[in-house]
Amino acid sequence: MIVLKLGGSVITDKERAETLDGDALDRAADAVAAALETPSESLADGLVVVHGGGSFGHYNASEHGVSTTAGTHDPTAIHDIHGAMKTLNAFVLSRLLEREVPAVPVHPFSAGHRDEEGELQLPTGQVTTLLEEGFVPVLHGDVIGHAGQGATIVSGDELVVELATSLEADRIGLCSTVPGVLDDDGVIDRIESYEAVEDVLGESEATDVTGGMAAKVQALLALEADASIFGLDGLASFLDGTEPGSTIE
Ligand SMILES: Nc1ncnc2c1ncn2[C@@H]1O[C@H](COP(=O)(O)OP(=O)(O)OP(=O)(O)O)[C@@H](O)[C@H]1O
Ligand SMILES: C=C(C)CCOP(=O)(O)O
Repeated sequence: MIVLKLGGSVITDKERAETLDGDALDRAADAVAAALETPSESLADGLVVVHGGGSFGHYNASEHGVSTTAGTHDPTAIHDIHGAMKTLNAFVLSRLLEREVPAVPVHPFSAGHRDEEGELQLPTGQVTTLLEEGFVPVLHGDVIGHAGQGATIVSGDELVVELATSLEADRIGLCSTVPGVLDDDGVIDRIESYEAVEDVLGESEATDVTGGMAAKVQALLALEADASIFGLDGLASFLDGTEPGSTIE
């Protein structure tokens, strides 16, 4: 089973609020559809897609001062952020459906919460049932109820980590706007510790309330299974079973 994140930075134009990068989303949807037509061994038990926000969630979250730790009790803020993410989710679903990928939505706002410690609690019975029934569940970064804080942001990356752990994913892929984790010499092939790459890791260049590349690498290092970070050019080969870009061990 594969958990794949389509980065918000890939499928949207992060410089402009609520603007889709339709060509990039088409390319990603083409790669997913082709891979499902002739599935590699690791796709035999299905595919879960998670997408990020890009210009669809981060602007609203930033405007309302909401992050993964700073919450809100303002229902308007929640509607704005969740609404923007559902709009992007509808675009992703429709591009997949156009290619006969049996994509169905799972909205984290209605499915999970954060506890008093800020830990994400995400039941996955609906995801496993949908997988077993042959669907491709599509989740997304979202706003989520948070005990003692109102509601905070949950990033697509956090959802990937949570799903990969509870569903015991064989492979994890993060398709981003960069071809991998970069240092001065180019793409870093393998990453085994945060300290080894800390100096080159930064935040996202665009409006991003969830921490950019540094948070991504830190979260993936905590996983049992290896995870790959790659660009759109690497998506088809990742789904075919290779490890393009950077592998986080
Ligand atoms: N060492 C690095 N190597 C590669 N990218 C880096 C590095 N340091 C910082 N970055 C930034 O991290 C960004 C990728 O993180 P970002 O969170 O924007 O990606 P995403 O997951 O694709 O998007 P989103 O969070 O909207 O879903 C790159 O576009 C780049 O600006
Ligand atoms: C609602 C928001 C800001 C979504 C965050 O998800 P991410 O783009 O994966 O960090």
